[in-house]
Amino acid sequence: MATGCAQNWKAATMTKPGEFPYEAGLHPKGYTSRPWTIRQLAGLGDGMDTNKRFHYLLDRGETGLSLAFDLPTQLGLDPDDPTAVGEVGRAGVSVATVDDLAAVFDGIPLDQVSVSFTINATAPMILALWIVVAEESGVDPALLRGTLQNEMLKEHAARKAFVFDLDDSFRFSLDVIEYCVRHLPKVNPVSISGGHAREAGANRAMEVALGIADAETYLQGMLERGFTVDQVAPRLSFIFGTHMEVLAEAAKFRVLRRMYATRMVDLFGATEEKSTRMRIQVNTFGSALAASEPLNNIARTTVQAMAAVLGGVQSLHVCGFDEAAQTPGQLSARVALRVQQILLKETDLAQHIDPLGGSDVIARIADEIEAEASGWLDDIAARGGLLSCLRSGWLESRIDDMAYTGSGPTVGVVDAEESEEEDWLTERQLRSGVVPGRRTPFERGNCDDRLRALTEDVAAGRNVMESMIAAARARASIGQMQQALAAGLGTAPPT
Ligand SMILES: C[C@H](C(=O)O)C(=O)SCCNC(=O)CCNC(=O)[C@H](O)C(C)(C)COP(=O)(O)OP(=O)(O)OC[C@H]1O[C@@H](n2cnc3c(N)ncnc32)[C@H](O)[C@@H]1OP(=O)(O)O
Repeated sequence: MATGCAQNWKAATMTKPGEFPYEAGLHPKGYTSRPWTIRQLAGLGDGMDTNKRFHYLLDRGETGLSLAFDLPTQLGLDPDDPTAVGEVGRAGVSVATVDDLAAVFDGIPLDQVSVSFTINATAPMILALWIVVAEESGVDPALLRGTLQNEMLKEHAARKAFVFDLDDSFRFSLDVIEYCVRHLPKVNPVSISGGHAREAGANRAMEVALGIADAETYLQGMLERGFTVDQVAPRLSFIFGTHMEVLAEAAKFRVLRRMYATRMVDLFGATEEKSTRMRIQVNTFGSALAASEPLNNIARTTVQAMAAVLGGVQSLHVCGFDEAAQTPGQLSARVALRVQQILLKETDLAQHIDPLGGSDVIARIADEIEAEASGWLDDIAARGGLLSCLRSGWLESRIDDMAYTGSGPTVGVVDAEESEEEDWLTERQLRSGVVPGRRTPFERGNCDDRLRALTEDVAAGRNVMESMIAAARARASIGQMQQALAAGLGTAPPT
């Protein structure tokens, strides 16, 4: 154990919840003053299907929304694109125009309910559509609340749903961040992820290091655009995973907060308290689930969610028990929501402030994670920073190496029995069709001039958001906007 880390820990144990460096939590009264946000990821079929699921979850006590998009939408392909066949409305909602997104939010007050969008390569387009949906429903866009994932560094490192090369992807992410900082004070413009690298094989310490390295890279990008750290950092948000080792995972969230807070001050000179507070979304992720004997996954996700709650995070998604095999059905979505409510209302986890504070075991694990994560951060810095490590392929190689040493669920896997629930799921899947597709047709507007303006902005190196919003108002589709970006970059013919 590094002596320096142990000293850090001793200093940190002196602090209380709500005090820098926030190891013990962001808020003085923890969940006793406000519970974490119950934010179940949902998205299927078309806007109407997803709207039905959203209302189903909200009616049963969900406190925030989280929207998953199908792969074509994530990649800027319209639903009638020949390469989108078979993927439309699968594993997420199909959204091509303002009208599709308006259907998703029918009957939902966008200035009151916060919405998370798991969208990355097409984050500029989805932001544009969201703004226009707000305008047309009488909501001042400045009152929109929510989070755009918009995290292209981790797409290139791990998740891999990217369209443009690293530098252009990064540029458009920064465009979104810049627009939000200027115009949308309640929107978190990026959800910085260590969790997806963990899903791709990284270990816990690498997950920590990459979350922090990504954040510092976005921040540096914004500094280079002329912003100050205190203009940008307060709305940076984060997403990490949670796995079965309850104590180590809970310790991880403590380490993340203290490392981030300390580095924001030491490396970036942050002066605003909000600039140093790492606000965390946690997902239970698919790699910690098993496809066989799927009901066992309810036990797994409950344990994983406990780790997040013990770690004092802000917002949580619990996977459906069928999620290793299919887009969650309504039943499994409800059970996942109930897992969160049981933890919140039937256990005492939310009744105590900083329940792990003072534990020697947690302190030791935290120090170990910090020492390893700091080593990775030093290594990344020595190699010229994260962008260099991505360009050279070094980072992917490290994640790949780790992927071969990781472990997943074993109980009911190595000794799996043929289970009734699997038969039931398969039958149900076949009967109801796992792939709902989309039922609503979509129409593109007459928007050639708007698309040309967008292309010109790209070519001139200007922020694309203003012309993107104008194109969205004119009913440009996501596919058209994507083509306009590509034309501006010179990777596609002019539109
Ligand atoms: C697997 C899949 C894939 O790869 O496809 C994915 O990625 S799924 C990816 C799914 N991703 C997500 O769902 C991302 C979700 N992220 C978020 O919701 C955000 O970025 C978040 C992490 C910052 C959480 O935001 P939130 O609105 O839910 O919660 P906040 O913590 O901001 O709290 C809301 C307001 O309540 C206040 N507040 C919060 N807690 C307390 C407390 N204990 N006491 C007093 N006040 C409190 C906050 O300061 C804030 O006020 P004020 O507003 O005034 O500051």
